[in-house]
Amino acid sequence: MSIPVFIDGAAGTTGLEIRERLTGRDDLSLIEIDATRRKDPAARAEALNAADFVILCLPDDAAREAVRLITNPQTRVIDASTAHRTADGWLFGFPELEPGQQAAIAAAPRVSNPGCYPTGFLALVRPLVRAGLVPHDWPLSVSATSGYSGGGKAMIAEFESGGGSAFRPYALDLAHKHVSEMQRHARLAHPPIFAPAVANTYRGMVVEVPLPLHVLPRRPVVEAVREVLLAAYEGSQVVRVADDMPPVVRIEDDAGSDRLTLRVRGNDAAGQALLIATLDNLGKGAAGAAVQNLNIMAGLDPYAGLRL
Ligand SMILES: NC(=O)C1=CN([C@@H]2O[C@H](COP(=O)(O)OP(=O)(O)OC[C@H]3O[C@@H](n4cnc5c(N)ncnc54)[C@H](OP(=O)(O)O)[C@@H]3O)[C@@H](O)[C@H]2O)C=CC1
Ligand SMILES: CC(=O)N[C@@H](CCC(=O)OP(=O)(O)O)C(=O)O
Repeated sequence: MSIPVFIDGAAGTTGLEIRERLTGRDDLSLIEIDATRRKDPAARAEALNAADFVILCLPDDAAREAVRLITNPQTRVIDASTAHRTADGWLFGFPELEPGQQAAIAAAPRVSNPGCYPTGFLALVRPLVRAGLVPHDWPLSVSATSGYSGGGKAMIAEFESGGGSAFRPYALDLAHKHVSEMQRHARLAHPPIFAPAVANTYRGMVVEVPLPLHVLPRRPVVEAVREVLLAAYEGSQVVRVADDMPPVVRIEDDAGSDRLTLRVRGNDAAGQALLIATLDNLGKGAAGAAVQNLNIMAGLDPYAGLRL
């Protein structure tokens, strides 16, 4: 018997990506609503309550409304929006982030998908904080560049009509909506300084965290930092710690995939390291993560339908 799944916001950028990953699977069946009624609360409520699993691919307010529309206690939710990432009663849907996180996701009724930028930042930083290599009150900073599909249909239209830019830093008030999620789930005492930018390419992401090793209390060498990450993600088919030494990384490196690649580069003589994550904002940054969480919650192969 196939498991009924409803994607609320299925016509949006993330929703369409999830549909693509679920197409052809006979263990799941998608509940559809008529396109003309896709924003009608009554039609959505009917679908939301008929599903075993709901994936919300909506703006934050619409995601909160969808949760209010659910009255069926059997309906379990994966929210791709920012609405519930630090909310009580919601589990953070990053199975590789902590020991035991995948088992907790498997049992959770409400799972919040991580944001695209926090996915890169947390994967790089959380194991180092957990291992005590980076003190929890360290003043971290992170810069990151996203493809323009990160801004959904509105930003895609802006860039594809020529209104974008080759490279556009933003959130210059240092109050981007992802900062609290990064601080909370890395378990940091202070918010990281977060400098995001959008580039004139459809999809893909590079996240960079500079780390001055020579002033860290334990003064680790570059390889010691890499070994902590290697141990943290051992056995994962999604999160990989690369052992290559490319002279450059490219925003395209993991675009079109659901992989998350981590690199630790640096210079021991200078006592400096650079932590680098590449991913697809629509892959492990959104749709890939949602499908992985769905698989885990439904007790299926965690990697089914993923682009690895
Ligand atoms: N794009 C990305 O890389 C990532 C996005 N996210 C998050 O995922 C969510 C979806 O983003 P994204 O797919 O990019 O956004 P889009 O704008 O591309 O899609 C959102 C969809 O939701 C629909 N919608 C809006 N309001 C309602 C409503 N009340 N009821 C039903 N449908 C509604 C929109 O309709 P219409 O077609 O009419 O506009 C649209 O189809 C957001 O919260 C976003 O922040 C998370 C990680 C990465
Ligand atoms: C390029 C761009 O604009 N990106 C979006 C983040 C996309 C994303 O992951 O946002 P969610 O938190 O909603 O998941 C932004 O900075 O707001």
